[in-house]
Parts: sequence; C-alpha cells; structure tokens
Amino acid sequence: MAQAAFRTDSISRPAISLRGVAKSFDEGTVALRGCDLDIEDGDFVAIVGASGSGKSTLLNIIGTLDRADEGEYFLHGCPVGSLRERDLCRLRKETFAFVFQESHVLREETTARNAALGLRVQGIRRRDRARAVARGLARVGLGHRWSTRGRHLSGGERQRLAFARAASTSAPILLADEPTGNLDSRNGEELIRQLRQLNAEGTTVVVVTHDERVAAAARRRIRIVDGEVSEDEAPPALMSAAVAPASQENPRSTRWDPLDDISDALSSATSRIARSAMVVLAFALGVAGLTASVGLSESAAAQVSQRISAAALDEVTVTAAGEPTLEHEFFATMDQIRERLGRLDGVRGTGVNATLSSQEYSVTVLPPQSVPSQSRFRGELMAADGDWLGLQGAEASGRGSFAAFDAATRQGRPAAVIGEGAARALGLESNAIGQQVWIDGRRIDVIGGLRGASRAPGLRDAVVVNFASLAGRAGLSPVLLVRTEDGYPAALRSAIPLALNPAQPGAYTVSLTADLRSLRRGVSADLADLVRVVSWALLLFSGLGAASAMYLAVQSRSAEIALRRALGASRLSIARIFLLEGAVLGLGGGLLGSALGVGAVVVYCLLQGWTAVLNSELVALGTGLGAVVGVVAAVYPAWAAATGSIAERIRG
Ligand SMILES: Nc1ncnc2c1ncn2[C@@H]1O[C@H](COP(=O)(O)OP(=O)(O)OP(=O)(O)O)[C@@H](O)[C@H]1O
Repeated sequence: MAQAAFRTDSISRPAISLRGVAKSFDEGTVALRGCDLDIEDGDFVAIVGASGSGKSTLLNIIGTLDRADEGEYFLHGCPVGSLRERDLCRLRKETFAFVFQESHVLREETTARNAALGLRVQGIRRRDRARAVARGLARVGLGHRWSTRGRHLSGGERQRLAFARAASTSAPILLADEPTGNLDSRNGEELIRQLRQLNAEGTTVVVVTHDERVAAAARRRIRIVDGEVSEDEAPPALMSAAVAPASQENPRSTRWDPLDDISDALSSATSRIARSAMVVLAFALGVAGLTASVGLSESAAAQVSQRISAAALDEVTVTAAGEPTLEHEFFATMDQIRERLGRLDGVRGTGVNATLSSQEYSVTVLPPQSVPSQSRFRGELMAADGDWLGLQGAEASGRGSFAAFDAATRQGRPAAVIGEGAARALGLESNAIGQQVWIDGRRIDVIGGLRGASRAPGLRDAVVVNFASLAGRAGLSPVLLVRTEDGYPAALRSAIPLALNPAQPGAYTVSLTADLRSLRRGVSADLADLVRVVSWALLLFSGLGAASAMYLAVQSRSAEIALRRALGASRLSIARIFLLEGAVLGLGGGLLGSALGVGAVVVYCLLQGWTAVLNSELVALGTGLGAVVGVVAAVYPAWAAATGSIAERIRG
C-alpha cells in the first residue's frame, strides 16, 4: 500500500467512505446494520444518536481500531478492509488522531511526555517533537504545566492535554468519542472552541457526541438509529461558515529512536515503584540463591579439597575389618597395635577415636534423673585419646591438657574436653574446667576446652570424651589414625596389615585419605547437581513470580496500551516496551541478587574460617542471568499486551 494513498492532499474524494458497513459482537448484539456514509476532507461531523445505537462502534471502525464484519470502507478511495496489520498501524499513525471520553493521560508521566506520546509513536525527532509539544500545550493553555505529572492535573486539564496530544501529531483526521462527556460546561466550551479551531486549520473532525453544543458546532450532523444512518443534515448557516481545508504543516522528519523505548521502559519501571521493587526483589532472590549456592559449593569444595590433599600426603586410618568381635579385639589390643605400628618406618604417631551418635547417647549438663525435661546436646559426640586430638592439631584451652585427659583414662576416670561451640550450645564456660556433663546418666568431669583443630574443624562444635567414659559400652567402632612422614601412606597401606597380623592381614582395613578424594569428587558432584537443581528451581519460581506481576501490570495498563496502539504503535513496539522493562527489572534484580549472593558467601566463609572462592564471572553471570530471566518472564505479558482488540481495551 503506497503511503500517498493515505494523504489528505490526495485528489481521491471523499476522505472517508463507508458502504453497507455492518458489525456484530460475540453475544449476538448487532451494533451496525449497513451504514452508508461519506465524509469530505476538512469537514466537521457530529455523529449523534441514542445510547447503544452504534456511534462508538462506527467511530472505531473509521479509526481502524476495529474491523467491520461486512461492507466496504475506503479512505481517499483506498479499501481499508484488505489492509494488513502493519499498514493499519501506519494509517493510524499518519492519518488519525483520537480524543476519547476518558483522557487516558498517563498518571505518572509529565504533561510534556504525555503530550509527546503520539509524536514518539510517530518517530518524530526530539527537536521537532519539543517544538510541537510546546505549541500543542500552549494552544490548550497548559504551557506552564509541562512538568506536572498527569495525576496532579484536574479532569478538565487532562482532557485538554488529551486534545493537545492528538493535535500535536498534525494528523489530518481527528476522531473524538464523547470528548466533553466528563467536562463541566466551561471546560466543555473550551474543548469545542479547540475542535473548531483545529477544523478551521484544515483538520477533518468526526465527533461522537450526546452534547448539543458539540453537535451545534459541527457543520454536519449524522444521526444513527439502531445501527443505521437515519438522518444526515448540514445546517445551511453552518455550511456557509465552512472553511477550506488548509494544508497540513508537517515538515518533520521521523526515525525510530531506541532511546524512546528505553526511556519508556525506565519511566514505566520507576513510576510504579512498589510493583517494580517487588519484581526486582523476586529476580534478586532467585539470582542471590543461585550465586550464593554456586559460591558456597565452590568454597566448600575448595576447603574439603585442601584438607584432603593435605591429609593424603601423611595420613592412613586402620579399622577392624567387618565383624563386631574383631572390632572388640581391635580395641582391646589397641596398645599393642600402636606399639607395633610405632616401629614401622615412616610412622610419626598414632591416635584413636570413635564417633558416637548424640542421638544414641544422652548428653546433658545436669543429672538427667533430677531434671528429666532438660534439653540434650545434639552436636557431634566422640571418644578419642589425647594423641588423636594432638594429631588433628587441636589445642587444649584453659589449664586442661591432653596429657591430663589421657591420665584420667589410665586411671579409669571419665573425662571430657569440649569445643568452644559445643560449650556454648551446652551453656558452659568455654574452658569449662571443673564443670561436668552427664552421658547416659554417668557423670563426666570436663577437664578443659578445645580450641582450633587445623585438620578437624568440626571439633570446635564437638564434645570429646575419653574412652574411660564409655567403659562397658559395646558397639564402639574405633578408628586408628596413623600420621606418617610425607609420601609414606601408599607404602604403609600394604605394610600395616602384615605388621599387625601376618597370619591374617585381612583382619584390618587400611584406608588412605586419598581414597576419599574420589569419594569426595563423587559426593561433591552429586551435591553440586542438587545445589544446581535447587538454585535453578528457585530462579524459575522467582521468574514465574515476576512474570505474573508483569502480567498483572499489563492488565492494569490496558488503556495505555490501547492508546499507544490507537496512536499507531505497532504490536512489536508494544511488545518491545514490556520486554525492555523486563530486561531493566531483571538487570536490577540480577545486580542486587549477585551482590546479596556474594555477600552471603563472604559472610558464611568468614564465619567458617574458609577462604571464599568467588569467581568474578559469577557476578557477571548473575547479572546477565537476571536480565535474561527478566526478558523471558516478560515474553508472555508482552505478547498479551501486543495482541487483543484495541477497541475492547479502550472500552475497558
Ligand atoms: N465489545 C463489545 N462486545 C459486545 N457488545 C458490544 C461491544 N461493543 C459494543 N457493543 C454493543 O454494541 C452496541 C453499540 O455500542 P456502541 O458503543 O457503539 O453504542 P453507542 O451508540 O456509542 O452508545 P453510547 O452512546 O452509550 O456510548 C451496544 O449494544 C453495545 O452493548
């Protein structure tokens, strides 16, 4: 379709020509039943008629906001019915301007931005736009209110602004639906004056109205009865006052300006601050979860790796193979075993421990029989000797010592040392000397606290008892730790069983910590998978939350979307606004989420005494991911905004 076909200076007449136009709605309502109508360029037509007679439907069809079911519509001789959506957009943009009963002024935008909306849709360059807006606002007496937000204008001012918005586009045909419907008589008269002036300047004006004053101002009155034109009269007095159509002043150059889209998206995001904050927060939580879990799992993996690598060099553990009887014997002959191992080349020291379950053993601060309702210790509980604690790099705090701990064992006296964290959990002093705990009703003297343990940081939160505390308890699974010279573990693995019992080497299991490395790899891979799934699920849910918030926003902006479409915005440009808004909010959420996630990793690692592993790509990834999820979340809302009937949206 050639652009020239839409121009008013085309010699095709009349400007608007309808033949047998009919329109019904889904519920079976027949709004128009075969309208015939011609409107000339430069005319001023009032369409009047009873409520429900089909006036607005007729105007919507003329303005291409709706399509006729039957009949033909020609604009300067060009058949409109066969135009594609893209051509219709251009037609709306270049040929029509609209004023509705509701002003549809954007409440959070300034008067100047509101007035420029049609010009932005037309792609008028900023320079020309500013001039046209200034002229348009001055014309309706709002020149001094250019920076006032829409919501602060009175009803009459908003309608004047809507008129300025329409007039600024210099469209050759102005369509107005009940423009004075919400105005008092003074504002109504002012609007009529503006309509007449615009018409006097050459604009064709078609106005649907119940207002006698508007009808009287028009040069022609068309009455619609039950969807048909019943009267078409041109009062002679008014006819004689007709002015010749003036040529439209429209020397402005047009161009799509991406900055307009960005400023629309930003302005929409910042004008609904509470909703935007919720959406940003939703994205931020998803991204923070992902960033924190990736950062933490990497930091934890690095930490474990570090420990295992250190241990792999100089550590083996010996346990009894399998049956409890062997375990019992292993424990009973522990001194002999340790002595034999001590003679082996490369062995620097040995120590024994056994992990106990704090579920199985009741650890309390007061005698359980006297205070049955007191809470039990739920942290780590183990039996060990002082050598084992020393080999782990633990230090005794207060006046306690591991020698005293072992001396108590030799004397058959129950004794405990307590990690700082465990002491806190139990409500004891941190060195806890002179206090006691009760294990399964047996009183255990606390002979000291435990501070640090480079190879077993978990000891900070553990209660460690000597083996005398467990005398008579069956079912212990002792583990003998052998500290070696660097590089000896592999050789000792085969030497130890033979040294302990050449006749039955299979009675012992010797493990290298290096074996744990592959185990760790497996476990951390599983863990990383789990963390990844949970994090992505979190991100998905936050995206869904944000998408529903954006969808609701589309619903609440229905009239604004319709207005933009009526001004000629294409579906793509409407979708672009929402996609961009999604990207802006997602980017904000991504930045905030990355910062929160990184902060969480740093704080957690500090508390744990770990080195935080923070990949600089993590922040970039989190931010980028936020933007991508923002765009994805906006796809459906954008599609919903871009499609749908304009007339329906205007009707509300
Ligand atoms: N989208 C729609 N769906 C269903 N019915 C509709 C729709 N739009 C209009 N109608 C019906 O079509 C008929 C004509 O409506 P229209 O709005 O054109 O009348 P009108 O003359 O402008 O009325 P009013 O003066 O009260 O605004 C009415 O019966 C109306 O209910």
